[in-house]
Amino acid sequence: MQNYLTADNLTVGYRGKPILSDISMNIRRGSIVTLIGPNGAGKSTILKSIIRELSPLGGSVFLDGTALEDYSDPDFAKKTAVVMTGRPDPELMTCFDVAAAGRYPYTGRFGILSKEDKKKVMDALEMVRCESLADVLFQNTSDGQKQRILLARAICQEPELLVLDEPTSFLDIRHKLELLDILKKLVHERNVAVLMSLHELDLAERISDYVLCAENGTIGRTGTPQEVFEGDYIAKLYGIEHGSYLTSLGFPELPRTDGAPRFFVIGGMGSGIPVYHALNRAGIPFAAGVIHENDMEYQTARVLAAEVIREAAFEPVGEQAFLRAKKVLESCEAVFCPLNVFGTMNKKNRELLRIGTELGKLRQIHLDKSDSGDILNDK
Ligand SMILES: Nc1ncnc2c1ncn2[C@@H]1O[C@H](COP(=O)(O)OP(=O)(O)OP(=O)(O)O)[C@@H](O)[C@H]1O
Repeated sequence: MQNYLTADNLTVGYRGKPILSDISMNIRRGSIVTLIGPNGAGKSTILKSIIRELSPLGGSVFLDGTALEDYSDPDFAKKTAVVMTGRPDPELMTCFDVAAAGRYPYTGRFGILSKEDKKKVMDALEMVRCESLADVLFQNTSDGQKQRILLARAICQEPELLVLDEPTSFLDIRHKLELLDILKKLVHERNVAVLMSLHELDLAERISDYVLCAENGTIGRTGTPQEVFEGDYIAKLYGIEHGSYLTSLGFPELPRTDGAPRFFVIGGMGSGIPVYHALNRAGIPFAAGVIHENDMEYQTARVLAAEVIREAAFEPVGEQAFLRAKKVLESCEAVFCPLNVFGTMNKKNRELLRIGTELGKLRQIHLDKSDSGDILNDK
């Protein structure tokens, strides 16, 4: 398949001053390419240069085989639609009118909509689930609704390339997923090429065919989500020093509470995750074990617990791990055991539970911390 958009050795910036240089990218039709990177890294500047809002300071960009600068405005508008972060504030325009503006490359000088144009506008409004807002003034809609109307305007343009700057930022979780689903449909059903910036890394990882990272004045790592999100690159890209980003799980964690462990958590199979979060919220250092390295909660325990006693994947909990866990458990004030399934692999954890009980340290935990601030339930 041929590249639809090609940027080669591109330099972008403002008033002759480069922000990013040496940018190369290829986007095929029917694919989604996502730009990620920290605030101020230059994602919007790249997008503005691709949509001709900014003139590149160097290099070249070709769209469907023609240099960007060789397009007339109407021809460019038939190829490319944009949803940028700035909100237009058209007075007295209904949502229908705003979406219908997407038909302007096709409607001639007077902008008169044919019956077919009107149907396309209503179809686009329906696609973004805003048909009921057709007659509502655009200025009287919420930020999330405005975002969806602007997407409808872009859809009306019937673009081959759709450029979006942080399209999910004003949307609630349901509408974030719906928007990404619409992009997927445009890609699969209309063979659109999508180039966008996203702050939600978990979503970027799920929706993108290819990811580009804006980093230190250029494009850093590029590749499939699997390639880009591997290892601790993302934490470095964003300079995460307070907290962690669990790449494999696609979510961030707050910084751990430092100090010698006061509580011991016998978890496993994900049962410990809410307990780790509750203890960390309450500022209580804790130890966790014995957790298998392939357990779904191992990564969370690793970044939140003061100590994790671990066992290799698929191996029964061994003597060494057990003895270490026992020692740490005995030094703790209290023991929690959210786990209630014990099998061959973790039968030593049942032994830890027995020891904790005999020592009189076993406690229930209030996950919804009570008003008194007491996370323990001694009753
Ligand atoms: N109009 C402008 N004139 C001069 N510099 C600008 C202009 N707009 C942005 N910049 C600068 O360009 C750099 C990149 O900004 P840009 O908006 O492209 O970053 P971004 O990666 O999109 O950031 P964010 O994630 O915060 O939206 C920043 O240092 C910013 O201050």
